[in-house]
Amino acid sequence: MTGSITSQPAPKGSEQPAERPAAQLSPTTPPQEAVLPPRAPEAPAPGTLVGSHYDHCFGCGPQHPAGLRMTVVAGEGLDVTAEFTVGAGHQGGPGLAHGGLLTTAMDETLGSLNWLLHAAAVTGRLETDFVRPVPVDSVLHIRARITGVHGRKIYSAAEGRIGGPDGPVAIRAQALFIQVKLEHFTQHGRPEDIKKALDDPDLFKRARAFEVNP
Ligand SMILES: CCCCCCCCCC(=O)SCCNC(=O)CCNC(=O)[C@H](O)C(C)(C)COP(=O)(O)OP(=O)(O)OC[C@H]1O[C@@H](n2cnc3c(N)ncnc32)[C@H](O)[C@@H]1OP(=O)(O)O
Repeated sequence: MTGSITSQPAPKGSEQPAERPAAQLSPTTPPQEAVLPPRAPEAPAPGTLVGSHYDHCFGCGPQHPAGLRMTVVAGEGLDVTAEFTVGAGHQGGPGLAHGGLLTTAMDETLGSLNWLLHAAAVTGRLETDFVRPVPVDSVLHIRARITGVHGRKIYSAAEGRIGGPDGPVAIRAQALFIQVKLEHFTQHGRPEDIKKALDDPDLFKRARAFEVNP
């Protein structure tokens, strides 16, 4: 079979989540009944850093040796800004950023929006439009915002510009994040990493905050 997402149910007793048929997957545009909730009381103050959720995260972790080390700043509402400086190690074509890394930068920024709602969530769907090539040494200026919340689903959108925060758009993205419990990580993550993270009060900062204050 080619070109389709299968809908095989997980075998009985399996701990893997069952696959959904493609037709049952939600789009990244919020439905009419979606709402824009207020910022959570725990949300980082406008203008302050959202902060890394996990020190070893490829997108934002300060301890990752080759990660993007992105920093994200909270906006006034349900929005954030971020910057990603494209280095020589991020090339796809000669002198140009790899599209997958640009997508990672968008995913990381969109994911950080969830902290404005104090919601732990993972990417379910991420759509990207690559509008113009991004040369090495460019700074990608990203603005992202939550566009709606419906049940466990958090909808968001972002754009990345080059040549300055108001320069031309190089990439657009829309995403659907699904809220999850701490067990999402403890059940599915590699055991030694989970143990290390849970043993270190600082390593898995945000998830532990939820464990203590569900
Ligand atoms: C401590 C915080 C850490 C934050 C980390 C941020 C890191 C940066 C962001 C990431 O890269 S996260 C890593 C990449 N993402 C994943 O690994 C997620 C893998 N997928 C899963 O674990 C599950 O499929 C998922 C949790 C997303 C959903 O499984 P569930 O069993 O919880 O939900 P369910 O299947 O019942 O679906 C709930 C709703 O979401 C919708 N949905 C689920 N998966 C979808 C999908 N892939 N696309 C579109 N819609 C989706 C689904 O249609 C349904 O809609 P309805 O409520 O209207 O029926």
